[in-house]
Amino acid sequence: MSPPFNSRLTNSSSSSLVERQKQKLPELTITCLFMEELQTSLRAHGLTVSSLPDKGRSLFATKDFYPGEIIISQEPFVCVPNNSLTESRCDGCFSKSNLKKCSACQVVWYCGSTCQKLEWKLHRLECQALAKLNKERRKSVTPTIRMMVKLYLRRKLQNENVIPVTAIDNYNLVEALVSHMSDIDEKQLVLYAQMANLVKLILERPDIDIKEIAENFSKFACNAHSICDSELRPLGTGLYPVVSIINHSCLPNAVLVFEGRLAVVRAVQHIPKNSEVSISYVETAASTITRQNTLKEQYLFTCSCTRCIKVGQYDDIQESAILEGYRCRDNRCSGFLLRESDDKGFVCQQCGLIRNKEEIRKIASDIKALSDKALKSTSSGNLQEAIILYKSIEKLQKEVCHPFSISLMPIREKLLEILMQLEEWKEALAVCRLTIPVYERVYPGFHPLLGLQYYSCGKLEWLLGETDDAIKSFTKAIDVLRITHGTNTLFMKELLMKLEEARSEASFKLSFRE
Ligand SMILES: C[S@@+](CC[C@H](N)C(=O)[O-])C[C@H]1O[C@@H](n2cnc3c(N)ncnc32)[C@H](O)[C@@H]1O
Repeated sequence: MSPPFNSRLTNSSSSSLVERQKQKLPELTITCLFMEELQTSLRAHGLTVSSLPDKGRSLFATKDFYPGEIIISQEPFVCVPNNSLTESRCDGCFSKSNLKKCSACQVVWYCGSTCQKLEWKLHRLECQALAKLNKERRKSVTPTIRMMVKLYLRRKLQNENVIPVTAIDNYNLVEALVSHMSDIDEKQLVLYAQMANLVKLILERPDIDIKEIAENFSKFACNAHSICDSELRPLGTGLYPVVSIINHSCLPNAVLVFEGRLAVVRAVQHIPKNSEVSISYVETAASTITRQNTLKEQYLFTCSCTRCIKVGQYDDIQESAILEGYRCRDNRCSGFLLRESDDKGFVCQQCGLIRNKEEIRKIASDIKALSDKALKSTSSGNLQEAIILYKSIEKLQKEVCHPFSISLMPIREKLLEILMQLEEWKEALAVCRLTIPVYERVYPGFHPLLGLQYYSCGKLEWLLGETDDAIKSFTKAIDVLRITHGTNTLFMKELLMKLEEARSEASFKLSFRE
């Protein structure tokens, strides 16, 4: 397995970069030198950056990568936890336990002195700046504003050689990120300008240009990654300027996961030498139109990957109708429905039965009304009532959605979450099992969400004493997650241990029966 970027590599390049910066070379020369240093460091890991006419910079493999192999890993240039009024996390490790607020700035939380010390060089400056704000202003310091403040403070610390500059950790890489400024609408530009003003005020740096800060906000929007835990729950946001060179594909050959704050990109397919490395920026289990709209809205480009170029072709229409469309009126038929030419209803492409538009509209409106009630019950803590409502919603959804529709999943996930909270394990397992065939179909190959769903299923089966089924589910989870998550993390070690324990339990049961 190829090693991630290591300190030996980064340290060796840092001295030459700093020396060159000190020589006060023209900016363009420095940028080229930084690019050269980056290419050298990437080459050592079987990678190179090339430019493609339709995508801009792209990461290419200069050797073969195999499923599960680490392609690249990187610490963030800056990152912040997604703290809100209702939830806080440690600035160092994003943990939620044993938190103490920084007594000086009253904004940032730490779980202990280790994380506080680790972050101190940067937080010392941030703390001084935040402490000067009045209470009202402090409330407007959102995680995104903080990330921008930290970006400028980290640049300052690197310029002053307080923090080392390396080939993969320097502000030049941030400067090279795409911003799509010319594609942003006026409303968004005004918002970025307002946010930039606040950053300037916090930093007390009249010399920094508002336009530059606004452009950096746009860079965050196109390049920053949501930092998730091993179970893909979002914890924070980070900017990883080398990982950000990787372009999107709706059929990606790599996956990005996080080990703490470290971004790790692993191959999920064989990536032959000279091919482009790609990850998915969006949920791949969606129709082409949905994926393309999301990519256009969030990342400002039109995807032309091998899945997207099929838009409008029969296969793509069929797939979209299954993923987001309706089911046949005949429950025994698995056909998909397309809109009738006179727009009065939907015709099953397998048996020809027609579903009336009004009937579907009525069910959709019932679902909406029930969803509103369920949301209220959940937020008021009436989980028993919420369960009844979500079950009714799921029943109605099954009447309209195709059995393999991804639209069925959010309600089932919600039901699963509440049933687990209520420790209704048997029912939770039944719901979890319902999701598996849909996930298996929409996430072929190695996809973390499929692995995680097998894992949930296995845990419930084991808890309910269904040991043989638990072994099967844990094994399936490991088959997928060892590729997407590797095997070295605590999360994976726990999963591997659970399989071992389940196997011992099964052989004990067998010997007992014998
Ligand atoms: C995170 S950056 C990826 C690196 C980028 N190509 C660069 O030059 O820095 C995201 C941007 O890359 C471009 N991009 C990524 N994937 C693409 C794709 N499949 N097709 C076209 N453009 C893409 C878009 O401009 C997008 O906003």
